[in-house]
Amino acid sequence: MSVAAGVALAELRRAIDLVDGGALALLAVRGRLAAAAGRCKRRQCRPVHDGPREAQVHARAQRLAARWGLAADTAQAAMEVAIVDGRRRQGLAADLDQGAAWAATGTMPAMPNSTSRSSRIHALLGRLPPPVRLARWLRVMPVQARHGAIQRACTRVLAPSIARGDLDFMQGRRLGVEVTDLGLRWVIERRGDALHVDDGAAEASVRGTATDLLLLAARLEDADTLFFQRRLVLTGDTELGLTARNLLERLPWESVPLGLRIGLNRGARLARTARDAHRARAAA
Ligand SMILES: C=C(O[C@@H]1C=C(C(=O)O)C=C[C@H]1O)C(=O)O
Repeated sequence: MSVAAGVALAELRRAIDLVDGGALALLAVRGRLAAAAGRCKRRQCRPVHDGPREAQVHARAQRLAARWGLAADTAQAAMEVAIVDGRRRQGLAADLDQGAAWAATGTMPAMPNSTSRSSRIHALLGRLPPPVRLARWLRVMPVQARHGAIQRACTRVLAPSIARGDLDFMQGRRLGVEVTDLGLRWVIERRGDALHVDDGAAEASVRGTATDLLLLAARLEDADTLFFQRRLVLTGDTELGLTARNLLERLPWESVPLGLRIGLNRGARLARTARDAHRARAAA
């Protein structure tokens, strides 16, 4: 084997190790979330096993597998492993004996009060790796794939604005986004009626943490607050940056695809809760 091929193989294996580590860490978090879901269902006196929900989990996995070029049976098997772990974390045997252990004891497990439940979820999210620890996994994703995903999302969200002429000021202009805690940056340029994403030089850039950029995108915090508190910083051509910011604020939220709105909203809330939990743990 040539030396170069040997080096490339070693680097690929290191990347695979990173992905494996991330997958196992996420499975561990998923198991804890499933356990918390089980406590919620007991509190509501609902059956712990939820067949329709499991079917929904599998159906979503198949849609994602098709989008990402993952074999359907691989996605099926992976989710079955995750769901079996999810059941086990809720006191269900893998063969779904519906929590016979409770019937044997005649007592339901202690019900957490709402404070202890939210504090459990808070503590759980505090165990999530901070975004800066996710950075190296995100950098494993090929740059072209990352830029392609951003380009498709931006084009889909901003297509109505382009059609209305609201983005004419962006013709041939280059606006950068820098996610400081993930070490990610990209530049969006309007070329004709299309948006192009690359990592070249930008005329103006918006810089902030992943959480604050998500909160802005999800409309959970307003731009004035984020910029006033310098949680988001505009660099370079201020006029271009402010024009782009004002456009985003005027963007009719209902024009954003529902799935993306839900994803942004949930992602931003999860990121904010995890950040608060990390801060609480650091202060303790
Ligand atoms: C996690 C839950 O409990 C169980 C485990 C599931 C899973 O691991 O995805 C889905 C449904 C339930 O059978 C839930 O109800 O959401």
